[in-house]
Amino acid sequence: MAETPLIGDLGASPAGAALDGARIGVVTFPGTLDDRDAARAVRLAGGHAVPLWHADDTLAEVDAVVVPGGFSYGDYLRAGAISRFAPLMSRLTEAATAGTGAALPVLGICNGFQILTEAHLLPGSMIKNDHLKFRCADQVLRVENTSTAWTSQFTADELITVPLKNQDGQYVADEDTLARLEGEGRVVFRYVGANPNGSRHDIAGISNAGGNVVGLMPHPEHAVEAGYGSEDSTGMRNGTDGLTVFTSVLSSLAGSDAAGDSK
Ligand SMILES: NC(=O)CC[C@H](N)C(=O)O
Repeated sequence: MAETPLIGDLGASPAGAALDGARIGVVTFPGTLDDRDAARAVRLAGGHAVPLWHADDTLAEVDAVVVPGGFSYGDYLRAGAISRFAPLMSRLTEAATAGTGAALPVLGICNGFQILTEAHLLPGSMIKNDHLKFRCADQVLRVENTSTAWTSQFTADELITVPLKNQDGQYVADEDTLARLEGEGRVVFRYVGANPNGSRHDIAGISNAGGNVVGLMPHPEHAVEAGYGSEDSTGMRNGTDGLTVFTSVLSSLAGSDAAGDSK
């Protein structure tokens, strides 16, 4: 499928030709905001961004999918509640729940995370921030699971800083679900410092049981270029912590190709 002007040709990917060729789908719904940044992050990491439209009935043979942030369908009813019924989400759910080894890597960022919980690809729900305000700030996270396709290039318990911007960011789940997530190591990202929204157990991101589906509220796709991102502890604007999410999936895909898996 040809790239649309919205995402467009963003130039050569600088992260290494070895990873070129992996096709990462980036989904756009009416009201999505962050598809362009997600596509740019894919390209900066060394992949090929493939635009996917919510009304499409095909995943266009992508190797992985990013469901980006924004206000799909205006957050009407509940954030993500309408988007989950999009035709593309049916194809995505089939591919994400295919048998072990064949399951499509899927990343939901912010509104994308909300959509994945509404679609029951991830457990729990997102509700209004406990302070009932829209919060936009740099956020420190701990990467607690480095065995997912989207976190394999982080070091264990690595601290990263990426932007957070939402109004419905409070992750809630029943006690059994929380215990299962903790017990199975499926809390992938955890807030460090003050909890920004009241999320249970300071949870910023989780995975499904297979580890191929990950959702997180903060925005790694907004922290992929030096000079633009968050200040580190020395006051430098490093801002590339989020890029590792995207190099991770490309590296995981390259590894599974090497192991002889077919998509
Ligand atoms: N940045 C976003 O994706 C916003 C997500 C969501 N619509 C919220 O405000 O909670």
